[in-house]
Amino acid sequence: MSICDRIIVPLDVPTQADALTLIDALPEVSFWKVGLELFVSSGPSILSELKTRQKRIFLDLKFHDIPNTVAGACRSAAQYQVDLLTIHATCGRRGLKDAQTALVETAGEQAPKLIAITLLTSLSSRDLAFDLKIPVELPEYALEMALLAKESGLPGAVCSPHEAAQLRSVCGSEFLLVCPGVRPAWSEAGDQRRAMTPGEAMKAGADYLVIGRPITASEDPGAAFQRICEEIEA
Ligand SMILES: O=c1ccn([C@@H]2O[C@H](COP(=O)(O)O)[C@@H](O)[C@H]2O)c(=O)[nH]1
Repeated sequence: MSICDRIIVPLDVPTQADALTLIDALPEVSFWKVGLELFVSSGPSILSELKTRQKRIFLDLKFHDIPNTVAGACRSAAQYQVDLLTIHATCGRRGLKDAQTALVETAGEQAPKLIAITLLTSLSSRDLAFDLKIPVELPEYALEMALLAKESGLPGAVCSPHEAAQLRSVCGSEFLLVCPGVRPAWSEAGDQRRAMTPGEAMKAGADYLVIGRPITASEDPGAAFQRICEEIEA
């Protein structure tokens, strides 16, 4: 797999037409993320479009509900044959276990990899302590959420690049780490609070990087994508 194949680009656009324009403008992107904005507006038909183009799909719906409900959502999502699917680790042990079991019972070996959000990359240590009232240091909290996911049978987690090295060393080489919150030095951080450059994130142990606006909001998305691939390779 080339470096470029380890970059997942989010389709954070309001309509399916916008998404198709982006997909067709970036033929070199092999892995796309469909998140809440597009899925809520357009439903699952974008997934068929991506399949037709033989793209890998990260369905980032970030399930967060009681065990019975997340298990049902996973059974429904299993039909789409996507590669990655997200759930919040804060669903708790029973929710995570029931979701993972529901996926595997429905889709067997074809089941998407269910990965747990440890702590959104838009949150800072201050947000964790003062707004969420969680009295634990942020790196420790992210690690505990990843371990909860692993103990619950999930194959991986979503974390910021800041926590990737620690999660990699504790959770092991087989545990999938997907990192959003990635910003080339020449791009704006926007709402991301725990960002690192693509090269730093890969070095820290990420398997995949999710990089959106630095590519999709660029005047030349293809050139931005190439520049990022070259920077990681260098
Ligand atoms: O903790 C998380 C979990 C998911 N995301 C998603 O990744 C992309 C990042 O896009 P950028 O434009 O590169 O900021 C976006 O779709 C988020 O929903 C995240 O950022 N952090």
